[in-house]
Amino acid sequence: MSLIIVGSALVSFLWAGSQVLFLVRNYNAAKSMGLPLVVVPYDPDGFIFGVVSEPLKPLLRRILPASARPPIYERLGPAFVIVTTSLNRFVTADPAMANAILARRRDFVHPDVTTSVMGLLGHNLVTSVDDSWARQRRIVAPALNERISSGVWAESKEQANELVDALLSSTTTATGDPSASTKESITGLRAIAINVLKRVAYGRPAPYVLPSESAAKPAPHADMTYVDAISLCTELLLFAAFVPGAILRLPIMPYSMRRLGIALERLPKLTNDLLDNERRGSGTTLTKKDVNLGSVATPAAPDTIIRTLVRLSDEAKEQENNCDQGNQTKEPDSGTVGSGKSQYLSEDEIAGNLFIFTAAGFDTTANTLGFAVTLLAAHPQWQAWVQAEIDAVLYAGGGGTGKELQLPDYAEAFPRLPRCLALMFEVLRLFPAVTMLMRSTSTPQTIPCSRAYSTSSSDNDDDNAELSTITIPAPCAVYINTMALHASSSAWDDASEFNPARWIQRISTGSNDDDDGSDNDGSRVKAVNEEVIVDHSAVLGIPRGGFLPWSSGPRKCPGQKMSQVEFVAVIATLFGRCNTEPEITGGDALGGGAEEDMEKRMQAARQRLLDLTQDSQPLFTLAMNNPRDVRLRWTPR
Ligand code: HEM
Repeated sequence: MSLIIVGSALVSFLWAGSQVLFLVRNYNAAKSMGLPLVVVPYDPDGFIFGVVSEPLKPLLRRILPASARPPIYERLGPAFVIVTTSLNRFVTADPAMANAILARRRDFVHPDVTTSVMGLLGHNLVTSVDDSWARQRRIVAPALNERISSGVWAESKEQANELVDALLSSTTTATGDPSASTKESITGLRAIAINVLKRVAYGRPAPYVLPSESAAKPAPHADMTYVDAISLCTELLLFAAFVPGAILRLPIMPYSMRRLGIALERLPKLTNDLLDNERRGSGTTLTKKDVNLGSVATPAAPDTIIRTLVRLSDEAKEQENNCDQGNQTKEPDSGTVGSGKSQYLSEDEIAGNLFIFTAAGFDTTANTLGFAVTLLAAHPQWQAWVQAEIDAVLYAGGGGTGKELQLPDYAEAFPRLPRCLALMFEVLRLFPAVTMLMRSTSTPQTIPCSRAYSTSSSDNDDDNAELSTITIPAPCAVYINTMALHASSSAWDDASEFNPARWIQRISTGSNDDDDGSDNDGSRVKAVNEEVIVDHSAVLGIPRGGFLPWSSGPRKCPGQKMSQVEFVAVIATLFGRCNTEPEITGGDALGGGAEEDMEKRMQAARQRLLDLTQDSQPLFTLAMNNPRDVRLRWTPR
């Protein structure tokens, strides 16, 4: 017995000693960077901290005085190092550093954690590096190009119209008021985002159903489609990535976990069936040129992302086989050959990339729509501002009401709705879906800084903007904090203010009329009333690397345009047909008297919505903690 106690004490002592040594080693390495340091004597990515910190979070939030947790960037400046017992974390909200890090994809690679989570169903764009990444990107990015915009627009419009119908018909007021008082607005938007992907990515149209907590659930073992399974994995991604399927399927597990376990078990077969179906169903061959042309529609044009992906990959494989017949160095179906020059995707990579469209495209777009609708309900002046533009587009073709007033097609409508796009930019500025762009280094890297840095806070003076460099010792985890970049008061005027109009510029008639209006970052989107989205670097003076909702550099989001088209179509449909405002609940009464001033209660309800947007945290992407508390009243216009 005493031997066990002595043994355990010795192991604990050795472990604690090793942690101290790691901490000292990391501290010395971090000190050489000359940046402010924060020392945490544990491993924030470790199992023990993960288990202990989660349940303690609400308690710490309550007991710590507000003064003990001021925004760290105010105290330390835009770049600092967190010294830990495992890897040092270099955290930056410096535009020049961010720009340099994102430009160098070979020096700064995605960390292992991203790879394990996103590689759940096979290698893909997000999990790969170097030549493998370049090969996949060449095939995957064209599958998301301008060619799909019309389909995204049409499907988003249809889904949003159905959401409006559902919201307006779910009247709950006893007076028969034709308004819907609902807590399902945010979940309703999530349903749109997944349904658009079902149609555009996988070619599986889905009728709109307003999600409801009380809806009957299928048995855990009931049939599921590929898209059902993939949506479930995306919703519960961390469980899917880290909890073994056999444990998820145990009868004692909660319903959602069991269903997830079944989904994981069935996905390989569901994926094979989907791909077989795709190959059997398509008799025409799409060339790379067709796809790259994007806007050129041909009768053989694919209208889904999966079709493009499979065709481009199969085509590359066929070409290679023709050129390289009999080459025995090829590993069957691996997508790589001995020389490493293959251009096609392996079956595993096709499966992985199909998953990544949902994993990368669903939560990001859904949460951005959720924040936007909540903010418009809290800011009626901005709702009216957006509606003025939508009305100009809707009524351009004549009269009508409700659903009869259809938005024109993508090509006609999208360029005329810059305010809707400005709304998206402003929402993503304040609530970036990806709050931390994570990278890691395995060799020391030198990068430029926007300003001179010093550990002494008195030297942190922006006016003294001499350019210098820092060297990041390796190995190191690198975090670019987009939220802090977007909230920097030295870069943005009234940084904390929600002001979509900051993105709009009036142009004089005749200028830029020859522009094609289809710039991929939306910066040329032009309205009939001669308003355009500003170039944030040139006009707002935001330095390169200062606005990164879709990242930048070679690994920037290939779904950027798709998400913009979807966002604008949904917002224009919802707010073309409806007004929304917060539901006034008992909790919004100020003083509670019967003669309570309605406007004051409405103000309190709006503030409650704003508080809900602030009460958010990055789960998979940034999301409100209590989306069902966003209770909105929708009324037809
Ligand atoms: C509002 C919507 C969206 C936002 C804010 C967003 C944001 C981002 C960001 C910040 C990255 C880079 C992450 C990094 O560098 O670590 C990224 C990558 C990616 N996104 Fe998006 N995204 C959105 C929508 C979409 C959509 C709709 C799709 C596709 C259907 C998509 C597919 C991808 C893919 C495949 C990557 C990986 C690119 C690579 O590593 O080469 N995204 N996205």
